[in-house]
Amino acid sequence: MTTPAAQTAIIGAGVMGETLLSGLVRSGRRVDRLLVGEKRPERARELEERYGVAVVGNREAAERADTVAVVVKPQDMGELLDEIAPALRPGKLVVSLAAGITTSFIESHVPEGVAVVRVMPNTPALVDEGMAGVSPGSHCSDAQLAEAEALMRSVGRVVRIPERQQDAVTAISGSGPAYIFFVVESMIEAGVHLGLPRATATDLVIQTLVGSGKMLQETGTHPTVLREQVTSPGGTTASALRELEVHKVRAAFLAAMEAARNRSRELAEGS
Ligand SMILES: NC(=O)C1=CN([C@@H]2O[C@H](COP(=O)(O)OP(=O)(O)OC[C@H]3O[C@@H](n4cnc5c(N)ncnc54)[C@H](OP(=O)(O)O)[C@@H]3O)[C@@H](O)[C@H]2O)C=CC1
Ligand SMILES: O=C(O)[C@@H]1CCC=N1
Repeated sequence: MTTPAAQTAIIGAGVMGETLLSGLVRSGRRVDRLLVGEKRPERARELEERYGVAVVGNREAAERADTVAVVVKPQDMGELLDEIAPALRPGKLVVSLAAGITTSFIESHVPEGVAVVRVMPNTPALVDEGMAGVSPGSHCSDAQLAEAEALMRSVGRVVRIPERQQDAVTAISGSGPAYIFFVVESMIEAGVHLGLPRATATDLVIQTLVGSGKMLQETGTHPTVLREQVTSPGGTTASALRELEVHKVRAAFLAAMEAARNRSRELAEGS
């Protein structure tokens, strides 16, 4: 009996590549329909053992798959595309998860007729709560765009966005989990300063985050209203919020996300 041809390849199985791979396996994709391209042999062995997936050379992965997800660092993308281009025949689909890299850059490195979709995912995909912004390249069919969306939907939500918004999406939801974890770290440290045991502070902060997230999602109430509901007149929250304003936390978030957006643009230039 012959093994059915693999349909989806993931090239670059670092943090984000493995996150996608694990989600596809969890969502029930057959492992004999998945291939991984990863250059470090010890990493390849680890992935083979963990998922039972075949790890092959990049060129072979691109040759055998209909959909090729490229999940290397933006700086490695040009070299990778040049390596796999000879295996990419018209009709195949390349899905890039790299920050900054434009569909026109990818199209200029692959044969004509290869479809390209640019995606900005995020790491909550690891628990099927990802958020991915998806933009088609210049000659991507509806079916190919739907295939890229299905790939990302296996690990969370998907929104279709014009490609000009990709750098902003990268700054908000791509990098976003890091800002949230930074806030969580800061609140835990504050709890410890206030005399709480670290484990208690950690429990309090995480459940507060989860509860607040659920309120936002389930009530659909605007965050300003939810914040006002917590802020009793002359109370503790008002005192805390005044300090956040004095320390320009709102302005810091704006500056931080502008910096992330600008860095995404720079990555497109190859720096
Ligand atoms: N981490 C995140 O939260 C997010 C990441 N992304 C994007 O995902 C991409 C990967 O990021 P991330 O997973 O964090 O980075 P990692 O460094 O963890 O992963 C990149 C992986 O690609 C491998 N690699 C590099 N060159 C090749 C090659 N030629 N062939 C096969 N494998 C190769 C690397 O191996 P080695 O280490 O040996 O070089 C590494 O395992 C980036 O483009 C990033 O912008 C997008 C959204 C969120
Ligand atoms: O930090 C980065 O460049 C990647 C892209 C978005 C999240 N991580």
